Amino acid sequence: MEKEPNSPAHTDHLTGLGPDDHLPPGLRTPLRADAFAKPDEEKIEAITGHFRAIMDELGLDLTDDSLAGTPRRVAKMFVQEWFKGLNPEHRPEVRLFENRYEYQQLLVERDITVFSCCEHHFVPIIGKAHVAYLPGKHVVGLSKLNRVVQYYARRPQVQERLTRQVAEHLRHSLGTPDVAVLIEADHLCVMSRGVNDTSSSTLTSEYGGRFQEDAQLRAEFLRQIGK
Ligand SMILES: Nc1nc2c(ncn2[C@@H]2O[C@H](COP(=O)(O)OP(=O)(O)OP(=O)(O)O)[C@@H](O)[C@H]2O)c(=O)[nH]1
Ligand SMILES: [Zn+2]
Repeated sequence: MEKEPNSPAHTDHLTGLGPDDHLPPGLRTPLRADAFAKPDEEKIEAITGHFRAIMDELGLDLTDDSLAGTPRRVAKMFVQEWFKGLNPEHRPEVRLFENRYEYQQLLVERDITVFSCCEHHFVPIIGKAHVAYLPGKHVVGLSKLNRVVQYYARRPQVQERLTRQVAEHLRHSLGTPDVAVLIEADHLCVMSRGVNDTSSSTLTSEYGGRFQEDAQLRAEFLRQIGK
């Protein structure tokens, strides 16, 4: 029997929480309310069919042994890799440790790899994120900073939203407003089409708490990331 998308059989898959429920509404990635009604495998099946239709429309021979598997490859890539950050199951838990050593200075995690996707053209955005915070009673497990960047990057994005989502998530998880995020990235939509400019890049930043108030602290962060 065919199941309705919202029937109880699917409730295990529904977390009841959207991927961005912890963010202010304006910062959430625009998603339909029923975005998680369908399990990933069903999404992959459906996208495979849609992508096959696109290739077919381009006149490609889908019986060719090199092309035959492409629709499913692309569908898996979208659901399991490029857009995995749309699924709240992949939201990282940010682990904190007591700051027994009373480390009070700037902590910078720099050159975090960013692979994202332009939501206007669906082509890659490739760059680096630099994240900093001032520890209080707690310090964060370093890799969680990379994971938070990856979670928000792995979606259709604009760079401004990505920057603010990461900053807001860290403010929330670390329990401090003293957070800085700077992202530098190349947009393939600017490089490979349209204006075809391969030398420009885009920098976005967000400064909270003491990073906002203290120009010297901001300058120290920028110096440490080589800006
Ligand atoms: N603000 C912002 N714009 C972006 C980002 N990524 C891509 N864009 C821009 O989104 C815009 C979409 O503009 P449109 O005029 O609707 O699209 P288009 O005709 O393909 O534009 P061109 O790229 O100028 O050819 C383009 O100017 C892109 O450069 C981003 O992260 N932030
Ligand atoms: Zn684009």
